[in-house]
Amino acid sequence: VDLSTKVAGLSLPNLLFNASGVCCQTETDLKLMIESESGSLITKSATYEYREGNPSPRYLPLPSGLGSINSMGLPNEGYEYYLNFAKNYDYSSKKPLFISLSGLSLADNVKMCEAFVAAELPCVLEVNFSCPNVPGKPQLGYDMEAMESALNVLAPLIKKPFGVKLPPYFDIAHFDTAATIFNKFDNLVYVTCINSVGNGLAIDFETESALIKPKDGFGGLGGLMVLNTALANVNAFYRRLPGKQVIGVGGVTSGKEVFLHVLAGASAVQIGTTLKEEGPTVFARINKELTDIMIAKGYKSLDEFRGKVKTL
Ligand SMILES: O=C(O)c1[nH]c(=O)[nH]c(=O)c1Cl
Repeated sequence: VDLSTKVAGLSLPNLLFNASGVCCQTETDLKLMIESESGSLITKSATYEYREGNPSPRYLPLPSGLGSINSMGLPNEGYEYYLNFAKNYDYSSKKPLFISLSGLSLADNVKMCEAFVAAELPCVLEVNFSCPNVPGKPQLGYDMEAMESALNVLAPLIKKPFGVKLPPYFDIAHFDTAATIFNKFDNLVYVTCINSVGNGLAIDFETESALIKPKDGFGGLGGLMVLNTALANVNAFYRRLPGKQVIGVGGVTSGKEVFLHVLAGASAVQIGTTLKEEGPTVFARINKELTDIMIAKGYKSLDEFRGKVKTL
């Protein structure tokens, strides 16, 4: 059974990697990803300057076991740290490297993209339009005009194939509008769907308190509970972006959800909450589970069923 795939023209030995933000903020984290059975890795979204992020507790798995809530606040080492990592990365390692950029302004995104473009590295840039946890900063992914304006500046600047990380959309008109924008940019070759479902609220029954400290307890939701929203966003953009690819993320706890993401159209699949809770051994487990599912169903490669979700 062949779990390999291609994204943005790069070959991934298998389709699994981390969701940006999980197991990817420091070199120690990233080394764990390199040593794991993932097919690639992506760095924590970088801002121009180092950020401490929001006060803790800022991430928790939910008592229900159905997911997680986070309001990290974009903690990261600053973009130069990840630029340096990318300069020292062993690109012969078969595991492609993705770099996530989440500038607090278009000017910051421009400066970071210019630095990466000038370095002429084989890593793939992904612009995060969907961080829901920086107080006072509305996420770009829900401002269609601002997103198009940003792409009008960033796409020509990046020149090479790149991707964007998107928030979940919940209205067909939003899928249509967003896809129309993305189809204007030839080098925007993939979208990653979905980022966390923004601004949920987890309340503890006993203590009658919000679970996390930042933003009165409001934070992005992840894990199994967001699976069906994730599958919808993957399939909506798979149908609307001919010639482009979709990376699926949201709700993956086993090979079964990976299989569903590929049926919905995903070229690669990321793991967030389950990686955070289980650790990098999750990649070996889930690759094996997916292999067993494909054998049981008689599939030899991902291409045989990618995007082939049936309708009634
Ligand atoms: O609070 C965060 O750091 C964060 N948390 C998320 O759930 N998604 C993001 O894109 C980011 Cl940048």
